[in-house]
Amino acid sequence: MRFDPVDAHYAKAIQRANWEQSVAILEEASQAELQPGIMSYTAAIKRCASEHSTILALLAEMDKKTLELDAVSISSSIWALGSDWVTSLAMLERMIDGNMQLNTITCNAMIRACDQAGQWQRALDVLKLQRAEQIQIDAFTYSSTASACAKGGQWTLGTLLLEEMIKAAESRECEINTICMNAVLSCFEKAQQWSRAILCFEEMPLRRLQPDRTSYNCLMSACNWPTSLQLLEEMTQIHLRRDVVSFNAVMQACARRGEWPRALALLRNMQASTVRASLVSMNTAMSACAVEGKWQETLSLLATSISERLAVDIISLSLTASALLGEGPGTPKASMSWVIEEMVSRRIRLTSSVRSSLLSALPLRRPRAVVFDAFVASSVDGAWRRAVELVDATRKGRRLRRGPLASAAFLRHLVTLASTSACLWLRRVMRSSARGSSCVFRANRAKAKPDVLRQLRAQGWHVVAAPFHADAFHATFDHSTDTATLGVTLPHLTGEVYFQELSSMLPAAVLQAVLPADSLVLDLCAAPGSKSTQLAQFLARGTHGTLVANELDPFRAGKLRANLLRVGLTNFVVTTMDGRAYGDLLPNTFDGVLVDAPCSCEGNARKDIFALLLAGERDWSLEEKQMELALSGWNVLKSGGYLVYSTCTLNRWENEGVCERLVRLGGCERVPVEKVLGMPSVDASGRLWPQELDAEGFFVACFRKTAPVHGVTAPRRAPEPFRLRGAVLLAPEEAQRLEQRAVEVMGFWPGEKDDLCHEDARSGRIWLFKKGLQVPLALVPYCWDLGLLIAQRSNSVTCLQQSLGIGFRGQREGERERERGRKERKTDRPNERKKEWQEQRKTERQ
Ligand SMILES: C[S@@+](CC[C@H](N)C(=O)[O-])C[C@H]1O[C@@H](n2cnc3c(N)ncnc32)[C@H](O)[C@@H]1O
Repeated sequence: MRFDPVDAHYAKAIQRANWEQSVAILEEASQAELQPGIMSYTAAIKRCASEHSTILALLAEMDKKTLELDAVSISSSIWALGSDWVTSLAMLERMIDGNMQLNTITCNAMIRACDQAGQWQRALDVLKLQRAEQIQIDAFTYSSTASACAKGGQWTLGTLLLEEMIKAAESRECEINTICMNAVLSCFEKAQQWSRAILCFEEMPLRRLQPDRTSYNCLMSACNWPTSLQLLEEMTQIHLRRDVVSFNAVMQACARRGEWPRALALLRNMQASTVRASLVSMNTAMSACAVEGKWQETLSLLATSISERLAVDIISLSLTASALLGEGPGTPKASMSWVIEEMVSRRIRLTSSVRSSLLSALPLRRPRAVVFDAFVASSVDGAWRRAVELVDATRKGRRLRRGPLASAAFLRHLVTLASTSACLWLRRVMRSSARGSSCVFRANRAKAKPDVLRQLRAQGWHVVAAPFHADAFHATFDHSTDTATLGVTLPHLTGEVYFQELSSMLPAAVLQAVLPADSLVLDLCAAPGSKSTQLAQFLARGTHGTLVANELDPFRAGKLRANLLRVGLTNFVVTTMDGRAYGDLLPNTFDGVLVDAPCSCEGNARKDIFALLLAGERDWSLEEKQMELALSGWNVLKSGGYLVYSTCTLNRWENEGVCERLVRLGGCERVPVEKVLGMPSVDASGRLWPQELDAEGFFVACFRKTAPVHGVTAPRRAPEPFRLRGAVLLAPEEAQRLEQRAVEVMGFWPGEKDDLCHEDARSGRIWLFKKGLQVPLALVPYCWDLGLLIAQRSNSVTCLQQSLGIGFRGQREGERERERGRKERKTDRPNERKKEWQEQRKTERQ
């Protein structure tokens, strides 16, 4: 690189400035004729170490100015980016792609980023890369990798690292120190592997390393209470100052064994040794007492914590509450009310388990969970009057609906998103959010007959066509219909209609507009399955269209599968795994991916009047999860494929924030959703405001992948047909018998000509595998099930899976309708039913 004296001059000035000044210097310099170069930007990035968004802006500016990044600037950026491992990894890849020499500093920075972000696998990957490229591994490399493994609970890897460290020290390849031994110790400590922790501790003097306070603290926390107590004594003997962590470690060991008197004695001992007890110390002592039902002691510890001005949290308060509840009918009500008041005044949001146990102790007559939430949540913005109003109204059985309770922080954030006059616009958003949610359903073309709308009207439904989706209808009901029980109405149970919020139909509609029906599509976060059913229905129009619907939570995955079957679909598989793992498992595989990410649900104000109450606060961990899911979705996408990212939240961070980071990956082209759908109600950023379609707020963005992810190859597709391990193909005669019985009993056979039935020899279950499905092989171990469970054989009696009958009920009539339509077309007669359907839709629109 050529030395530029002007650039060096700016860089020197920046090195002496704080981060804000350094950005100002750069801005000023950019106005001047002599532009700042790579040195100035690198210096500024170093100064902005904790200012993540500023660093990203500086990197973007460097790209815009086509400044060529060198190894120094990349290393500095990775160090400064802290826990943002995604951007750091992209930078490291850039270094590799640009054939720059990797060095220990860059690799260490990358491992540190992975450690801070809890990405232990990635940290190990970098270590492997270092070994492969023969880059010097030092004590920092080992300590950061071990620390990442400790956070991930990977103590076995800790053992391997320890062995490698010792070997490296013996061969003088690397000089290890107490810090890296402590990092390995913490791997064992976190997993409570006391024997290994002791071995590691004893290894230190052999390596001429002096165990320090951290070593003792880790070991005490891994061991049982008598050993921990001994070690605490030993620390005084060797004149090692004991701190609050040392005492907490021993107290926790006592609490684990129910040794509450010892825990309390340690707390007193701690105060005598002029070590100030922390909230963790108090909570540990409280937990020791609460578990043993010592409510007076727990209560007094809580009172002490409050008088000592410790910021008591949900742990302290719920421990006290549970100790009080353990008292049974004689629970001191006054103390309980005091604990609840403390919770409310400290703006503590309860987890559902704590809430349900506390509810029973509330002095309200049969309070409902939502009332208690309202009570606690309303206090957050000091809206006490509103909270009391809500509680009173619900107790008197009155319905109270006067708009959502929005936090000031959320309203402030909303104003920043306004494109027109903020005040009027804000009123429109809030007014529209105050309306109750409307009832919308999709008519299932595969099942619903053309006169379905007439039938629904006869049942008291008032049905009108909804915008943008051909099969979507708004429904209102006469007074006798209880809308809360729509989920058990016949049209819903038979899958003729599917209730779904109108805005939630957007993501699948976008994919439908850009993909052919024969595609392989992944719905990464799929349960309960409204978008999955919509997508699978679209894919069923093709011959090979397949949906892989994934859900992390197995319970929700069960619901997802049930919903897909209820609608009568067979072109799907359900997997249960962390969506973030897909990216590594199946790179460059899918034609389309939907990432309907878990979010803060700010768009749900119509359903949940408390949705906006705690909104407006940034949730970094949620954003990180969304980014990781989006990234995983991006990796599994084929070049030329489309990814749709959606949330039902409104803030900038979880929407634009994630999309901007995705675009920065390169090879990514944003597709304008509003143009694809021809819907001006979706704004250019992809947001649908509640007032636009009279629906819940929503965000949807679409991206096209223009280049594959580097360094990975597409895995093989599954050969047909599938085989379960240990499963045998059913003899054709037997399969035919099963088919006949299914037609007799359920009135329908979900299979087609070349589909195959397999029997799992161990469980006796018989599965039907659709022949045309394009399920990638690597997915097989993660599938909830691969085919349709048709029957179960036990003691040579074969029982049909009757619930399938519900899923396919009506399908037979639908098939017949379609068959009749086909014949009519063949004989060149006008297809009256289709015409009837079209005319009916025309009337609805009018
Ligand atoms: C917004 S909901 C999806 C709604 C669904 N797409 C629909 O339309 O019915 C988000 C879902 O993601 C699931 N989830 C959360 N973390 C996940 C992860 N790491 N991998 C896969 N799914 C996850 C949640 O359990 C939840 O069911």
